Amino acid sequence: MTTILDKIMEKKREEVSLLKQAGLSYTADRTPVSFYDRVIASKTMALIAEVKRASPSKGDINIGVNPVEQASTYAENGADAVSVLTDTPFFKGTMDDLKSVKENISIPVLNKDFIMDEVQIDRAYASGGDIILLIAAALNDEEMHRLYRHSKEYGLDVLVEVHDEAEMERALKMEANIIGINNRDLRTFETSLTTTERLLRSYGKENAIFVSESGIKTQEDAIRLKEAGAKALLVGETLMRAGNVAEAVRSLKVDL
Ligand SMILES: O=C(O)c1ccccc1NCC(=O)[C@H](O)[C@H](O)COP(=O)(O)O
Repeated sequence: MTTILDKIMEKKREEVSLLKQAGLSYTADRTPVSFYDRVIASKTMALIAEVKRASPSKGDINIGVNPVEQASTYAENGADAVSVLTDTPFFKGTMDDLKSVKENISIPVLNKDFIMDEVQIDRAYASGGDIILLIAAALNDEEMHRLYRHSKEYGLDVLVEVHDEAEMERALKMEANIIGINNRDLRTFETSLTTTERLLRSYGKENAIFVSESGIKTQEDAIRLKEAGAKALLVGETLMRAGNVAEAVRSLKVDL
């Protein structure tokens, strides 16, 4: 069965091929801002607040959003990082969203995309990304290691995303220091916070920062995930639909 993740990666392959054909060279000389260091020093659960216009599971979410205003509100109200979805065909985001957000905030910026090739990491670094996402379900071990090493050469943080025990084992084996547990099954869209609870019951003592991702709506959810052992949350839709974004961000910042 072809899943949505397969479709996204297939489309991404075309994008990467065009990117390579264009032969652009991405140059920059910058020191990424560390999300890892910020979480280690934090007395509150860290929040990665996402700029997400649309998604395959929900369609249009907040198509008219001004990414800079949204990200600035996140930063001013205590977010620890901003995630910017830069995939266009499925999420309606752009690399320009990432660049303009980076120019206007000082907290780390996650380039949320479906990375399969070094050229995307070069582009992310040159565009101001501080954190890269590698999705275990979309990459084999050789690809994960290679892309992880390439990101580290730039000093980027890497969020390695897992959804089940086998993927968690792979992330731990490669000594990923930031591991995202996606509560959403990217094959079926089923979303349940019990995914974080189950995986952290088995792996919560391992040496990594665990980020619980997707389906987080309320302060009660945040407290529940903190009690499960997560040190950070990644929240998109709830913040993108909030009537009062500032208040929604503050409500998700809970003490550790
Ligand atoms: O959100 C989706 O529908 C989706 C589908 C397929 C691949 C990835 C997808 N989302 C990316 C994300 O990881 C989420 O944007 C992120 O975790 C925030 O989730 P939420 O708070 O539920 O918007």
